[in-house]
Amino acid sequence: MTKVLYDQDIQKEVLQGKKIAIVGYGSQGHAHAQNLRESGHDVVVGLRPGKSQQKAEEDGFQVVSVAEATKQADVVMVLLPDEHQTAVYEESIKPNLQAGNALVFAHGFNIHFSQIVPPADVDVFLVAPKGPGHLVRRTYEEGAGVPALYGVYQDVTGDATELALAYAQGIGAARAGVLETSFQEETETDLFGEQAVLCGGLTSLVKAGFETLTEAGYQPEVAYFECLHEMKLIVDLLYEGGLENMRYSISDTAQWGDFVSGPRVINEETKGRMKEVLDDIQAGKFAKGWILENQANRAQFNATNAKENQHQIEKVGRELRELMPFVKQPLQEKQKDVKAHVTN
Ligand SMILES: NC(=O)C1=CN([C@@H]2O[C@H](COP(=O)(O)OP(=O)(O)OC[C@H]3O[C@@H](n4cnc5c(N)ncnc54)[C@H](OP(=O)(O)O)[C@@H]3O)[C@@H](O)[C@H]2O)C=CC1
Ligand SMILES: CC[C@](O)(C(C)=O)C(=O)O
Ligand SMILES: [Mg+2]
Ligand SMILES: [Mg+2]
Repeated sequence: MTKVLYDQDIQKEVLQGKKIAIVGYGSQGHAHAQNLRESGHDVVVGLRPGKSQQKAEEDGFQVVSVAEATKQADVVMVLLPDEHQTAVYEESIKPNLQAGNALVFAHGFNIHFSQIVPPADVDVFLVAPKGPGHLVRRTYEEGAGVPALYGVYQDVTGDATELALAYAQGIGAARAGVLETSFQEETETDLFGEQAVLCGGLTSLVKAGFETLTEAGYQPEVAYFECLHEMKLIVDLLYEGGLENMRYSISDTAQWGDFVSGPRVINEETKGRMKEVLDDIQAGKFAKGWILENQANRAQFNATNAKENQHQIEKVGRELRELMPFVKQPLQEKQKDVKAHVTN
């Protein structure tokens, strides 16, 4: 079995006395910056002027330009959207990196697909949390953590592996488990997971279920509770104890339906489609398409996003969640509250 490392296996001293620049203060950025600070590390945040800058300052960070943060830091973690990293790297990070610095990523996309070619005299590694940034923060505050992968692309100081592990520990990942990977493996598995299972697969499954019920004349509210709201409750059981734990809690009728009908929906044909998705990722076809989509000002991305937000499941869900105060406020609503607070 692959060796999974935990807090007691990791020396944090290698990061002591080093300054860490967190470039970007979005989903991952705010979580890394706050967790590392609370783990006793020295953090500076690198940003352009704007809404994230205000938020990071509100959270008590010293915020400087990306160029200045890179100059000040020993370890530079790039937490910008993948599609903006190359331009910011070329303009502000590369000219300010010093020999022996560490250039770090939370996803291998730009190194693996050669969009960023780092200088030969810096360490390059990744620490990739296997979870959304807001949960990296929330679980850390709860005394837990989100697991992470680490991988070294270039080790000029001889310390790259120890630095990666100490960084992973600083964000709370070693409470859950840290394991070694390569940039290739992290990039390809992460893209596959989000496209075929966690995001693309899940939203398509939920919508197909909702549409099947509503098109058959059932109430949209019933379909929403059945196909989306209850998903979280079922997934919590999977998270806590795997398939067996979920099946322990559901009725025998549901478990029999799981066995006989699940494979009618997700079957060898679906796996064949998953294999096609993986092939496109491995061949660089997905990456090329995403880079071109950004060069074309995201016409398809924006149109699809607007259409998705108008789906009936979203409208019904918004109304139903208003009536369930115990359901957590959506993250983008919280962000609006922060912005209102900053402007007032
Ligand atoms: N989201 C996630 O949970 C996960 C992400 N990752 C990886 O982490 C990295 C960061 O992703 P994520 O956290 O989603 O990114 P976000 O989209 O949340 O990052 C947005 C941040 O980047 C800043 N930013 C955007 N463009 C620029 C620019 N040109 N110059 C300076 N700052 C800029 C924004 O500032 P402003 O407010 O000024 O626009 C904001 O602070 C990616 O490599 C991603 O693949 C890995 C695991 C999970
Ligand atoms: C599942 C999506 C993800 O890979 C993540 C949160 O891990 C991402 O890129 O946001
Ligand atoms: Mg991921
Ligand atoms: Mg990802």
